Amino acid sequence: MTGSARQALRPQHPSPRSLGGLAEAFGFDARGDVAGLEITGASLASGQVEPGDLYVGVPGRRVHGAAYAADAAEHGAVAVLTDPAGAELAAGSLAAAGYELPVLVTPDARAALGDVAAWIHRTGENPATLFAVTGTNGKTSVVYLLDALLRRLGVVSGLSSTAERRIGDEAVTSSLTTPEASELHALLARMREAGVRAVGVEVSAQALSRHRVDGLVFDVVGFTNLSHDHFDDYRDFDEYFRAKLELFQPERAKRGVVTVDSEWGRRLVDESRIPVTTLATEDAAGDADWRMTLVEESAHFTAFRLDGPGGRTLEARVPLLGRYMAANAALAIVMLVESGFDLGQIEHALGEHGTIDAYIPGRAERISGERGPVVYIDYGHTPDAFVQTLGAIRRTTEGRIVMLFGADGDRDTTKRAEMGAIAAREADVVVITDFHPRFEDPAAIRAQLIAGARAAVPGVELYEVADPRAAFRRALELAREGDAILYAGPGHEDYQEVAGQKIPYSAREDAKNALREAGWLA
Ligand SMILES: CC(=O)N[C@H]1[C@@H](OP(=O)(O)OP(=O)(O)OC[C@H]2O[C@@H](n3ccc(=O)[nH]c3=O)[C@H](O)[C@@H]2O)O[C@H](CO)[C@@H](O)[C@@H]1O[C@H](C)C(=O)N[C@@H](C)C(=O)N[C@H](CCC(=O)O)C(=O)O
Ligand SMILES: Nc1ncnc2c1ncn2[C@@H]1O[C@H](COP(=O)(O)OP(=O)(O)OP(=O)(O)O)[C@@H](O)[C@H]1O
Repeated sequence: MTGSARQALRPQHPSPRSLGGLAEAFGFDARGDVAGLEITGASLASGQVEPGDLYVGVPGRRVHGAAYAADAAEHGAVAVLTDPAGAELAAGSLAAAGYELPVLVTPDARAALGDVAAWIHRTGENPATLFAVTGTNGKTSVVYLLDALLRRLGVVSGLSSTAERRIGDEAVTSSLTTPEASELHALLARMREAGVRAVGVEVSAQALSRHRVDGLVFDVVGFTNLSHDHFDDYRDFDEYFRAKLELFQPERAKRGVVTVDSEWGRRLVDESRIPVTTLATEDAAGDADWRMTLVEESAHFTAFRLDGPGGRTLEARVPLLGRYMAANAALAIVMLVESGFDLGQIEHALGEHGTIDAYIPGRAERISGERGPVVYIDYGHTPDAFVQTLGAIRRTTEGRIVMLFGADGDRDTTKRAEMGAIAAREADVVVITDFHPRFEDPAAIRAQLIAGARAAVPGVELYEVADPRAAFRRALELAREGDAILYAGPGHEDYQEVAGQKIPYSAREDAKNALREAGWLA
């Protein structure tokens, strides 16, 4: 069941906890009467408060959340947790609306939230094996590959990714890559109810910088890669790297697996303070404990070999495009080995052909049929993702590559020229469209992408079509049988964000419709 209506998965049978007990356990200054009150959850967003919640009011970029205390009370909040400035705002908001909720005060409510949520949901009791994955690209893919492998191994697993939070067949759509700590601990409590014994969590740099994974110590953490992204949140590569490095410390994880293809991976190994196992997936990567070697790359699958310490070896394949997916799968396998699975056990679970049967929504997802150009819908929105996907498509396509993409508004603007340049160099035809303009002028975003493309390849065959629906149809007109279309950006998403509005738009569905209109798909 895909439940886009619900926003979070919470325990169905929470055991209430005493508010006074919370204040005492954490040394919070309690203003108002806490006696006899009980809480069953926590929320950072007043609109998502459920009856019995502790509403946590934190300062944001726009406003201080405590100003919404009355709205939280309206939704059923039992009490408010906030900082001293927030306490004043909360008191004012509650009094104006006639509510008498107790307010708990602590110097930094966001920093307290992880441990508070762990205490409310008792996530430290009988925990599942916890895996976390970080890196610029590949996090979602590794989490899905871990899930597929665990299922094969007969382990009930759950996952938290950019695309969805999932327990077995139950899923809700995600809004953040890594949920806020209140949501993450509730999700883990729900997973425990469902008998989940292993969980893969995608951890963004922002999550580490904003306390979203506090209150957890992961059993095994994995690192994919680091490349240009998020320079709106982080000043430079060094600051971005330092945010990710935090995951590889004893406060957050017991052991790690690091892909050492780049200098960032090597640096992570040097600066991490937990036991680390290394994985190389590129020939030039140098020494590593484990090595992934590509065996075969086709439009339908990628086969690889994994060699580890003591002569251990495994041959496997993923029904997915690109050597980078083999690298993601290799990381997932080594993470499982580090958690205690034997490589032979994994090999046995995968069966004769060694297929890791993973479906990863919107990651180079092939939506075309038997006839016409091959169409991939991809979530790539970084220069390195473009390099990887275009490289894989080039190696598996006989004809031309038409690349269609736009760029995020109100996010890292410094990567746009490079994205344009890579598309111009690596594809044969480029179509520039709108992605999520948010509050930026969409024409100005397109102009930056076009300038980057033309600066790299002055004679590039390039078309500008603002509306993504029309742009896909233009790309389709430009492609023939044997060609490939890469539509990068939207991936699994089902909306386009324009000026604060989320307009329904599924690239996957619209592209399928366009293929039908063109007679390429039944
Ligand atoms: C830009 C940014 O980081 N925004 C985050 C932030 O919002 P904000 O600071 O703008 O919040 P605000 O609007 O000022 O409100 C302050 C507080 O009041 C609360 N509030 C506000 C209004 C109201 O009516 N009721 C209410 O309770 C808000 O929930 C918030 O807690 O606090 C919110 C609640 O905690 C987050 O959901 C929100 O993440 C937004 C959606 C976001 O896009 N974040 C990005 C940067 C992000 O985290 N990305 C990473 C990486 C993705 C990747 O790998 O590519 C991720 O993990 O998703
Ligand atoms: N190992 C990899 N190296 C480089 N690029 C990759 C790798 N894996 C995936 N990609 C590219 O990055 C895109 C996003 O993949 P994925 O969603 O797995 O990454 P992510 O780190 O979870 O990103 P996000 O947090 O933005 O979802 C893919 O669609 C593909 O274009």
